[in-house]
Amino acid sequence: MISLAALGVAYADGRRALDGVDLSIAPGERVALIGPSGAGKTTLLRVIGASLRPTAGHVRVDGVDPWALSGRALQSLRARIGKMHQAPPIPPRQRVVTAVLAGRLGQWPLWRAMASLVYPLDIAGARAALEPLGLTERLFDRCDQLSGGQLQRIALARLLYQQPKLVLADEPVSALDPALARSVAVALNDDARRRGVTLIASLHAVDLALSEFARVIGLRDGRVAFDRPAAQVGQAEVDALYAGAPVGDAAEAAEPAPRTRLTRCA
Ligand SMILES: Nc1ncnc2c1ncn2[C@@H]1O[C@H](COP(=O)(O)OP(=O)(O)OP(=O)(O)O)[C@@H](O)[C@H]1O
Repeated sequence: MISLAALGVAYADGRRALDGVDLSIAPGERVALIGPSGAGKTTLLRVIGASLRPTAGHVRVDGVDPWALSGRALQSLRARIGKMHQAPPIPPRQRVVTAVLAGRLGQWPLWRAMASLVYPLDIAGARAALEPLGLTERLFDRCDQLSGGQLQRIALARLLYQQPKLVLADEPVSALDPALARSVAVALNDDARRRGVTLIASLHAVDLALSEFARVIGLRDGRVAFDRPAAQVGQAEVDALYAGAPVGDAAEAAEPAPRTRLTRCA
């Protein structure tokens, strides 16, 4: 269970990125975060991922306050969280196989992690993770020989290999063409559904948020503008969220959005 109460984040320069956020996300939920640029989506994912300490309110991840844990326990919590970023932090000279196997470095004893960096110990496992993404033939290529979209899929393969209890994906499809974007969103959801784990993803592709995820949270100016099942999110509400207009009961009562009208919002 993830719970946030009166949560706020102000960065060192005083910029308030989150303000008064109350949220509860049950195990196994698949949640999309949408909202305009600067709304606070990345900041929220960093707080839930126990990599950014809130400056106000409370956060609990897997039932515990990460910031009350010992260093070792915090490390162990982080190792159970799988993260996927817009620009995956993969060393350019690393081989694809090593990048995928890095998904389990935090779960392996030190000797095994070090050995795997020198010589990949589970080539079959890496191949299996790449297979559904159509990238097995790139297994021994260097990561700097891949396109941005291929790197994003390597990051997904690493996540699938890690098998984390909580998946946090920050704009996981930003570098992909529409067909690949959908296939990655589907793969993330299928994996989470099959393993019964929680998935939270920020997306500018609103159509994917509505079609692939069960619950959609609209963020704006660091606050929750709406939070409801995807099937109940209306076109007017989405338009209002991005236009800076009030998002309220009127939008809530609107007809469900025709999915074909919703396209990628920058
Ligand atoms: N390290 C930082 N220092 C200062 N301000 C920051 C920092 N990171 C983010 N912010 C600010 O916090 C606010 C929320 O940023 P955040 O990256 O969480 O938004 P976002 O919804 O993920 O945006 P995008 O869709 O553009 O990625 C913005 O006003 C941003 O400028």
